Amino acid sequence: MATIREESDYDSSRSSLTAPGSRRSWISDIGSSSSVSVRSFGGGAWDAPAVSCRHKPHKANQAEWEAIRRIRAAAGRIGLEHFRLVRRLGSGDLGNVYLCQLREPWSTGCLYAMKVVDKDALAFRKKLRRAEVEREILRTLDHPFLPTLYADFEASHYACLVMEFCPGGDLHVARQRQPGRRFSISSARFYAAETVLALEYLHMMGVVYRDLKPENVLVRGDGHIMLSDFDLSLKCDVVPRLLRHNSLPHNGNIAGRADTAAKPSCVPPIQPVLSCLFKGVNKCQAKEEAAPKPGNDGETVDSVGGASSSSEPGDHIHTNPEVVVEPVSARSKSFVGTHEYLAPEVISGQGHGSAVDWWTLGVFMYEMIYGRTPFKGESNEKTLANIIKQPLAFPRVAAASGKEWDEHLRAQDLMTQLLAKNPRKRLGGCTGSAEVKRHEFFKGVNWALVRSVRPPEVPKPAVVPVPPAQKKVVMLSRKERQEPYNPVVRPDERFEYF
Ligand SMILES: Nc1ncnc2c1ncn2[C@@H]1O[C@H](COP(=O)(O)OP(=O)(O)OP(=O)(O)O)[C@@H](O)[C@H]1O
Repeated sequence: MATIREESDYDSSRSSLTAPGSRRSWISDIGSSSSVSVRSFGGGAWDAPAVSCRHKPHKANQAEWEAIRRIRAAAGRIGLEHFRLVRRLGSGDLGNVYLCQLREPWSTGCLYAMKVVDKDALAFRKKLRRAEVEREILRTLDHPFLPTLYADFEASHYACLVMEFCPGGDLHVARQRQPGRRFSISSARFYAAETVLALEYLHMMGVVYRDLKPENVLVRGDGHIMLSDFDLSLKCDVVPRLLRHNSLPHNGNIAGRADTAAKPSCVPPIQPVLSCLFKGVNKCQAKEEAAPKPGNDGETVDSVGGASSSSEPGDHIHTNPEVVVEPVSARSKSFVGTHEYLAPEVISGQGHGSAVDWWTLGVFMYEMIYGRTPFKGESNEKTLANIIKQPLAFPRVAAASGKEWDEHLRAQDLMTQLLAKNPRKRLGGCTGSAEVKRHEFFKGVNWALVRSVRPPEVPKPAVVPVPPAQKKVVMLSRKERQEPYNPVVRPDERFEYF
């Protein structure tokens, strides 16, 4: 399948190649400039020290982590020579991903996924910055549903990222195995809930993921998910804000959310987040239009420990302020994503922020439950036109029981709110994950304990035979590592071990 690859917030050239029906991610800048506040990563050099990836509190007890730590302690560093590549797991636009093991016999049970990117080739294609951004994002992550970066290093002109291996494949493939190629509502709820938590964390870290789709949701050994592929993600500043709650619903459209907003099951009941959803919604929009600055949305939103609320006296009843850490004000004009998953504001080029991830969550849920995406057309152009104009519709479903029918209605209500074409009216678009988590579809989900819930499927443990091909592994000599990249090489001289 051909790929579309164009410019991002980080790339420095433009090119275009379209592929009708492609499900591949792509990136292009259709605006003259991006107004997003892209954080500097210290120059972006590949040899910048990996400080944060050495400290992973929630994975600290893992055998994989301990094995890496032991080798680092003994050798002073970790590099390609410490690994044995077992087989290729997949390929992407940036490079290949290999299943690998450490060479030390005591560590054979530890499996890793190593993403290998050819820096010279990427530099030639002007995509090196994307790979750097992915590495920088991976270095900062520490969450059960996001990749653990165990190590990153260079070997000759290759840059290697050593991550957690997911033996369960991706959710696109997993869906093909389901009856009717659709997940049951309960399975869809499980995967959606874990995805919500991963997106919530990413947003809190100032990362807009921008590429949610079943192909990028991998299934870990324990059956829980791991979002992968961050090369299209946007890194931006996020300013924590204190959201004061307005208690009174006012309009029919938004008030529908009050009916479906469930109280969280794992914390004491709190008021729903209302300031942007009810009476304040129009003011919130007006303020955003006037001054879309991070942390300066005005009205009922304050910076934590910062300026006071500017709401008018008597306008709102403020109770139970809530901290919102969501980069809602980030604005990028890059044309980035996968056709069927693109949000309307990405297509129109008006600038997009974290609300795109809540849109893609809606498309993702739709595909899991109905086996297809909601706006797919005969061509990519038609798909884009449908996303902008076509009203959302749901296929008929044959529910086995009244309870299942109710579940479908709740799922449809959530998808309808996530797939609001106006990002300001979209669930999550204003205050982020809190309002998504509160939806009735997730009623009963104990958010704090999702990682302890039994997953719908648990993959069989990966069996790793010692491949005879290992004897033929070509390791680069020190001299070869120093040599400049020569793209005209014989196949057996490339990193390709297979
Ligand atoms: N941790 C992992 N465990 C198992 N398989 C993985 C892992 N990471 C990646 N893969 C496999 O490798 C493939 C390519 O990985 P990835 O999508 O990260 O590369 P990419 O070059 O960024 O791709 P893209 O073109 O989608 O941007 C994936 O489709 C997946 O099948």
